[in-house]
Amino acid sequence: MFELPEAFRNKMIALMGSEEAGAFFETYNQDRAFGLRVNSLKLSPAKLLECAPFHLEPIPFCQEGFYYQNSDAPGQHPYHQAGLYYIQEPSAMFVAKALDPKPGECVLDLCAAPGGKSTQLAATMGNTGLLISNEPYPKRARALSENVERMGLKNTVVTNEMPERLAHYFPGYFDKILVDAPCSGEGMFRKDPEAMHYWSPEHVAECAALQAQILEQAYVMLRSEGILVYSTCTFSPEEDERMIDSFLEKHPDLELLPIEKKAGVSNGRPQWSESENPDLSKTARLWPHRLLGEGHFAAKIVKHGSASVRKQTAAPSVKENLLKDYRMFEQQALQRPLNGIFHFIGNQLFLLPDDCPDLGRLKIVRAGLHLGEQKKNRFEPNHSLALALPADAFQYQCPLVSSGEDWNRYLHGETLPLDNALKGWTVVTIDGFPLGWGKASGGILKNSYPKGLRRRGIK
Ligand SMILES: C[S@@+](CC[C@H](N)C(=O)[O-])C[C@H]1O[C@@H](n2cnc3c(N)ncnc32)[C@H](O)[C@@H]1O
Repeated sequence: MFELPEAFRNKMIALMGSEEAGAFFETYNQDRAFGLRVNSLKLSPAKLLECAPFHLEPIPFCQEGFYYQNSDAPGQHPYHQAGLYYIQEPSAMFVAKALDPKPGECVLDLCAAPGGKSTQLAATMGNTGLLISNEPYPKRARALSENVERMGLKNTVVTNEMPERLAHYFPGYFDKILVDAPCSGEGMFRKDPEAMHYWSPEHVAECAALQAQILEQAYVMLRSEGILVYSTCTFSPEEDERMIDSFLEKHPDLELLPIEKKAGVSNGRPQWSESENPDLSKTARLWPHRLLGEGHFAAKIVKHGSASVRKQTAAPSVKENLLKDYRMFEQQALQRPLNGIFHFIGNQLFLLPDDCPDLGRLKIVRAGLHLGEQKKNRFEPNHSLALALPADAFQYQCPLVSSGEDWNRYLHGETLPLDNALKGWTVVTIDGFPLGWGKASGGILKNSYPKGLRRRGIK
């Protein structure tokens, strides 16, 4: 049994009444549900159901989401390394659905690490338009960038900035913004019991103060008639209904929009706010005693007022003569040339998302698709390129199957035997999905799987 903080227990009884609070506390005696979300950029849910060797049950509020049994460990399967799915807490899948970005839109995910919602947003956008996925903490921004890579995103720029600096660059710029705010994490006590140790009423108040600041910056960056989704994984009204209540009060040009609710998703509770504004019932709450998932809150807001806008210039592409080595690599390794805005950061070459603005002096962790590194007189492809294209985009393939053993050797960094005729950059596939690079020469494939991602120990 979980030892919930006493003050938290009492607060929830006072808010919910003892009967509902009893049902809520009972969930802490039950195991939590585990979820994965299919990466629709690489395969359909039906295709994963057909080929995955584990038992999957649909999550009713997310078409791409499935419950899995923890003992099946899908995180250990090579499909995970190939970016066919993202392991994500089931309730967390609801939030990106509420924002519902469209292909070609310009979207900001302001608090994005480790990237569950960003990778879902990018997939919903069909890898088109522009997603700026931001995280202020450098280590977390790197983890975010790795997930963006694994899921094969091409439309995403990962930034490592405080919201204030982004707001300086992008006033009135975004069609849609997600603020998945840092919060007191009450909804994750079962998933992350550590969160209980730093919980206190004072911590809730600190989180609420930070959230209000972040929301102000999001407001500045939203274009007129743009849509903002604010979400937390906590139950405290101070961070949920009351936060939205005071945000709306401060900005009369904002209007709450209804969020479609089904399969146990509940309305927000206006009676827990200062004003008791009935519109707050349009917000959504996910409760562990009402559905199979942890606690979440989401509010969807449109901004009717005008926004001051800064003129953006499109990012320029580098001159073609600087791409000589890249184009030679491309001829050897890819079926078709890539086009778009090519951009160097140092000697690293990126293909920027369409309509990408000049990124100026922003701290960039990843600028769209990372193609590779310009070395002295040659070009070396990046792991991201292997994961962002379908297998038939490559000239040479080393096809591995998940029922065999070689994929495990590959992920451990070993060389593999190969057809003698192949020479040069070759993509390694698992059941037809790219897994990484190798370099073929003299009947062996030298392993180019990134050292930092290699598996260690028992094969
Ligand atoms: C709830 S988590 C985001 C989870 C993420 N959206 C996902 O789906 O994987 C909140 C994130 O906000 C970041 N954060 C903390 N302070 C912040 C601030 N002042 N501005 C923006 N983000 C902040 C945290 O480091 C954390 O990564």
